[in-house]
Amino acid sequence: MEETQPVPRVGVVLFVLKGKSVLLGRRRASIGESTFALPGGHLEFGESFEECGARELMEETGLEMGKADFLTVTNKVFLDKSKHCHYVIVFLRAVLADPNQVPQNPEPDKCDGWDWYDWDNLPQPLFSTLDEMVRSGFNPFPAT
Ligand SMILES: CC(C)CCOP(=O)(O)OP(=O)(O)O
Ligand SMILES: [Mg+2]
Ligand SMILES: [Mg+2]
Ligand SMILES: [Mg+2]
Repeated sequence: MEETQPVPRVGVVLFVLKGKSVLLGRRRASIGESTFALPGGHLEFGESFEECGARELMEETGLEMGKADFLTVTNKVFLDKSKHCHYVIVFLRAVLADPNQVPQNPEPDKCDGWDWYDWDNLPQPLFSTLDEMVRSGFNPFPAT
């Protein structure tokens, strides 16, 4: 029987920045298990990128997203698990509605917890797509 190829899916992830730090959490999910990743997830039917980002941020961290703007997009096939998958990932830069809000971890089955990490001293290992962006010199911070 012909193996059916998985359908490409869309993810929306957020660079939530605080000074020179970025919000990262260590994943427990199937893709990128145990790597440090940005908050975000699957685009759901009818959502804008911003609506998806705000929903996923709230679901995953309890944080309320404020203004967000588009940064970049990647297109990647993940072969690191027996379950191959293909994602178009949209990267937004977002600020918090309340910069003093503290991230929670309402999905402990998917993430070890969230913290702020200095962009110049990121934890390892990073989620593969983020790692490739960092190595290529990508800068998520607004031009000063
Ligand atoms: C980032 C990319 C793999 C898209 C899927 O992200 P995710 O596994 O965090 O998805 P959910 O947050 O929607 O469960
Ligand atoms: Mg999610
Ligand atoms: Mg997610
Ligand atoms: Mg989701």
